[in-house]
Amino acid sequence: MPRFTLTGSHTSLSLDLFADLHKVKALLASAEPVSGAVLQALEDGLKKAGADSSVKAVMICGENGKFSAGADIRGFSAPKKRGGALGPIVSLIESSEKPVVAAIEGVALGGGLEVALGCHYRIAHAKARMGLPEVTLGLLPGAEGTQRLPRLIGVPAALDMITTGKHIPATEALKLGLVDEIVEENTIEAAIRLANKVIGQPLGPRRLSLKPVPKLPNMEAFLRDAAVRVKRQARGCLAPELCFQAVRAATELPFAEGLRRERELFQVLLSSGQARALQYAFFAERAVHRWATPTGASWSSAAPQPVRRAAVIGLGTMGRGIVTSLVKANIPVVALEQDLEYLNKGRKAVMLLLEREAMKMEGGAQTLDFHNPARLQFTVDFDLLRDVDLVIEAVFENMALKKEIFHKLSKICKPGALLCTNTSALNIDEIASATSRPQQVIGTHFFSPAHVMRLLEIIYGRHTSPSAIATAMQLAKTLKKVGVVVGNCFGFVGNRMMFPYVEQAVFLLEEGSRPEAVDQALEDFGFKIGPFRMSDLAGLDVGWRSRQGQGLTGPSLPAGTPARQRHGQRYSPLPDLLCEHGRFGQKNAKGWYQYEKAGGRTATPDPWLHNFLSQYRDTHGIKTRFIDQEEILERCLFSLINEGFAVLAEGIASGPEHLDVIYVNGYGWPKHTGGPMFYASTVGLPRVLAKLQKYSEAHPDVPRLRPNAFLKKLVAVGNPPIKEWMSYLSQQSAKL
Ligand SMILES: CCCCCCCCCCCCC[C@H](O)CC(=O)SCCNC(=O)CCNC(=O)[C@H](O)C(C)(C)COP(=O)(O)OP(=O)(O)OC[C@H]1O[C@@H](n2cnc3c(N)ncnc32)[C@H](O)[C@@H]1OP(=O)(O)O
Repeated sequence: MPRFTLTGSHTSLSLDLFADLHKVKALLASAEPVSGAVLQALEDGLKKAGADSSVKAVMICGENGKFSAGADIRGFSAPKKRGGALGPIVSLIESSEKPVVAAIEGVALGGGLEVALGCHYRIAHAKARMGLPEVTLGLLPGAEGTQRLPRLIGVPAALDMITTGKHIPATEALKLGLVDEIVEENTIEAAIRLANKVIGQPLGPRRLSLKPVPKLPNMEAFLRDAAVRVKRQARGCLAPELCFQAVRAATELPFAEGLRRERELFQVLLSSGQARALQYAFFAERAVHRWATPTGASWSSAAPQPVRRAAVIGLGTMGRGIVTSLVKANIPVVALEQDLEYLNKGRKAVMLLLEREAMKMEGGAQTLDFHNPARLQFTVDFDLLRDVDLVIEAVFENMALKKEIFHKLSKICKPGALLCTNTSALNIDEIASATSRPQQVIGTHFFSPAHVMRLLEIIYGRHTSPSAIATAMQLAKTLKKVGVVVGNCFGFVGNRMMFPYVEQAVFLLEEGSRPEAVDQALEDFGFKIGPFRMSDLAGLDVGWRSRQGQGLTGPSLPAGTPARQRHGQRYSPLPDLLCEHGRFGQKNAKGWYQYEKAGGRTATPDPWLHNFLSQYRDTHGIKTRFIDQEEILERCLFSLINEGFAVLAEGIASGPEHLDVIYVNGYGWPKHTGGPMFYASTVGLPRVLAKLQKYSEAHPDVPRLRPNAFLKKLVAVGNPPIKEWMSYLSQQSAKL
């Protein structure tokens, strides 16, 4: 039996024809473009198998335990490299007069799964995963997948897979009828057995293109509701909606016409800016794994230390999420609080989180094993931290307290232990100075809720060792998070860029806007949540405490300080005034909005706030003006981007993709725009610069609107593509 092998676990479908190995290998080695050669090889192989009367059945499998991760994503942005179409090859597989069996190991994703759908039988290893993730790349399954999958597993399940792009485990695939069988042992041998068994059986019923889409009693109503749901969840991203349209076509049109519709919709997406942005985001997320620091330390030479046991100090909101995250990753944890009262409160909350997580996981509570004290221990005794490999301190943002804890840790923990601080802004070097081992101190900025959010900002200090950075990055991977290595400055990357954005949002209120108008503009842009709703969710008192600590408000503010100025720059006391009026956000039902009850989630515009804003403007002689959506977006987004250029110029991050990964994964920035810096590149840097210049002239007392020198330089050299930006930083200004 000839065997077609889809090799190249990630990058492309390729093929070895075992009967003619040398010839096909040579073709692959010289092939340009590779995908075209792969398709050709598949076609040749199938035709050869069809013509050879000694061949009774065909099996398609992968190499090195992986079926296929689909089309080469890089090929989509390089028109010259686009090979022939995969769809006709899938049709060719299906029309084979000899049974074709797919043996799925590892992953079958995108074009890989579409190939499997063309096969007459599919057998999968129990650990395999399958999916059509094209939607996450701004595309739709363009090799006939939108038409075959609904015919195989029905419209609701197909729609779910295609519009979300989720990967499903083999067990679920079996339940859905996506695969015929799953095996624990050798998948290829099992596929060969199955192929031998089905030789001679009629293939008509196995050809998905000939099957009708299973009917639903209420198909119209189902599709109407699904359309609304998909649109709502897409938040401005085109691909989910077009995926939906392609699946709807399968329910309305004969197979061949459905395919034409799929192709049309695929072309619309392929040429859209969103697909380019999402594919950039895919590679950016992988690029940040290859970290480097100004001193030349990098991912390629630094080795992580093993983390067999960890400790978390502080069981407030962040600490609870971090403990949950560690337990989910199977790392034994010691959870420490200052006294029994806080410990018991923290323990209850952690247990609740873990129970909820266990419910969501396959296998339930046993998989997490969090009732076992060897896996999760609660204590008030610092001595139990003696032999952990890593400690994450997650107490509240107070430098003196953090230093006290690190001083203690430095005395108690074993010499090799990594000492991490979960801080969103504080100076890592100052914290490290309280220890005798600053090389082992590192910032790990988790995002709330810490067991859910994917981002982990990893901040190295002046003395942090390469191995400490590698260990923190390895930890991020183990926790299934995206670690991004950044330098030490106030607010690091994420919050530092957030300050000007929030500042502009509040200035807009002073000048005449309302929280709901600002939030709406930014949510329409694609943010998950606007700045005021976010501020209410996080609690206004958090920022208030921080500003008090910085001497910007509160009793330490020198008498006679002008209300709307600090250090000669414009300052808005609005958030402070709200706190002084006891408005802390959702927690007490009043903030920038009003809520149905304390802890309520439904934000309603508040007439009290509108009135308060009018009085405030009268008091300070500010003439209210109408502010349109364009100005809201430009002032908030471009000031954030401007700070991003400052971050790059100072060498705080080693490239724009770092900033973009941080914003997409930690701050709800819409992924289909690529992230703030990629978005700036698509708007065009000359336009960003011109707008910043305009707003800066109108608001000379706002330094963060003044265009950054690096942005100006990039415009002066002709607006180069984003991948070339860093090459324009002079050696002296770039620390990286
Ligand atoms: C088949 C011939 C195609 C001809 C092209 C002609 C186009 C016109 C015809 C349209 C036909 C449409 C066909 C189809 O519908 C479209 C697709 O198939 S789109 C691709 C869909 N697949 C995916 O989205 C899978 C993406 N990959 C992953 O999810 C993960 O990488 C993984 C496979 C689950 C593995 O995860 P990990 O083990 O964690 O490893 P990494 O993620 O770090 O990846 C390692 C390395 O591989 C690179 N890579 C992975 N997948 C692809 C890919 N599909 N194309 C290119 N490169 C890929 C990844 O970037 C990493 O490399 P690095 O960036 O670190 O250098």
